[in-house]
Amino acid sequence: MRRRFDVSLTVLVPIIQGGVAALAVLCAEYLPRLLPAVFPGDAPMVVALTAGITVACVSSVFVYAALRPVRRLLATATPAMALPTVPGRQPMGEFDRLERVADQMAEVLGTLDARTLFPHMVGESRVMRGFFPQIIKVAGTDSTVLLLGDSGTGKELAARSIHDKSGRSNGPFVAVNCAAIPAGLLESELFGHEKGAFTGAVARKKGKFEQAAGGTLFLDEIGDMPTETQSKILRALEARQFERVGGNAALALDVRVVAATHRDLAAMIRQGTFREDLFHRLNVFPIHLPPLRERREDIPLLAQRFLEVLRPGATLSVEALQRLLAYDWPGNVRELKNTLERASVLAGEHEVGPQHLPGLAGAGPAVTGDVADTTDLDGRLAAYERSLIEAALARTGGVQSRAAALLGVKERSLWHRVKKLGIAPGAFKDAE
Ligand SMILES: Nc1ncnc2c1ncn2[C@@H]1O[C@H](COP(=O)(O)OP(=O)(O)OP(=O)(O)O)[C@@H](O)[C@H]1O
Repeated sequence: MRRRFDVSLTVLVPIIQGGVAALAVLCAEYLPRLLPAVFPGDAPMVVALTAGITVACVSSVFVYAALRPVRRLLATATPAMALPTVPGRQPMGEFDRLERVADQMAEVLGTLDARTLFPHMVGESRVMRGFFPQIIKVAGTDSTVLLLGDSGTGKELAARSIHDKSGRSNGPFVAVNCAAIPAGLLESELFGHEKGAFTGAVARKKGKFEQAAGGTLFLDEIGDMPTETQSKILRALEARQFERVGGNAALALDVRVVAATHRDLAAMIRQGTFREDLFHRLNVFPIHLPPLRERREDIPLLAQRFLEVLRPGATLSVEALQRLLAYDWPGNVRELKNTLERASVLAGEHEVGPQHLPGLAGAGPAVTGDVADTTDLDGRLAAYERSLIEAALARTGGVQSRAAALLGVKERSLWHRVKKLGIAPGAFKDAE
């Protein structure tokens, strides 16, 4: 079994310094004997001793000074970052703590980065923290992206974010909802048509592929595209050229395609309603956007953002937030946005309360997150407790003393409950 020893930085560093000095002495002692031709007499001993001891002293002072900010960081970060302690194990050593703090700082910086890079996309849940780096990575390339996820999860917003961060951001972003255009018109919408190509084609018209030249073409609801159009899209993507309907001239295809669907394309391929070759052509870089019920931690942030846009300074009551957290959001972020718009109108100048969320009246208390399937009383009570605490923390931007006051409990009691339930108050920092 591997044993671990926790050594303080202030102990370890002087030991290393001492080692360096001792090595200098040894070298000074033995080098003239080992290499008398190179180091005759005692002169090198004095030189090496002096050099070794000087280096050790100077670097001791330097390391001590350099470590001061590290130790200060550890001292402040340890309670603020709620570093976990495992019962029965000895407390973490400084190296462990430093490693944890560095990890958490990287996480926080990643979140800040996402906030700066994607100001319109809200999300700090674990799932969203995994999602932003994917967008950053793929945005810089010209690869085709396939966005998968239920309706209202933010696929179009993600497509726009990819475009904004791409080398094509100065070009146009053109979105086509393939489900909203009648099958007979879709081809001419996408590829354009020549004058007289069909009855009603009174003039030449540019299609979306041409309109998006130099930019990004967002093909939304790609699963709703008729199979004949699928073949034409595939051909255009493979050949990197296309023709207008009724035309012969080949036009160069200069778009980056981002496609999206809420449908199960694999099942559609099995049923023969979606072309497998097109699927592989689009599925170069798939990104999944999970439903809102799987990232409930984002609800307070999203709610606050939407309210802020609707009525700056508007606030949500703890009970209202708790109801938002308990609801399952089949319509995802879009439904949340619409719900808050209605609530904000109903609330007028007042705080948004549960009475302004009539559609959510049936949302049971806090059967949320990983305890959603719990049927026993303790599990249900824990879930209820969690959602109330999360709602209060979201209200106070993660400040536990104020959340405790809101909940009518002592700060210490809240602190214990937060620990017991594994809630991270830091995640609510910007929710206020
Ligand atoms: N992470 C987010 N942050 C802020 N707003 C969001 C977020 N995700 C979605 N929205 C908002 O929710 C609404 C629906 O998003 P969007 O249209 O991108 O979803 P979608 O998945 O493309 O939906 P559909 O499949 O029905 O087209 C939009 O108003 C969008 O601005």
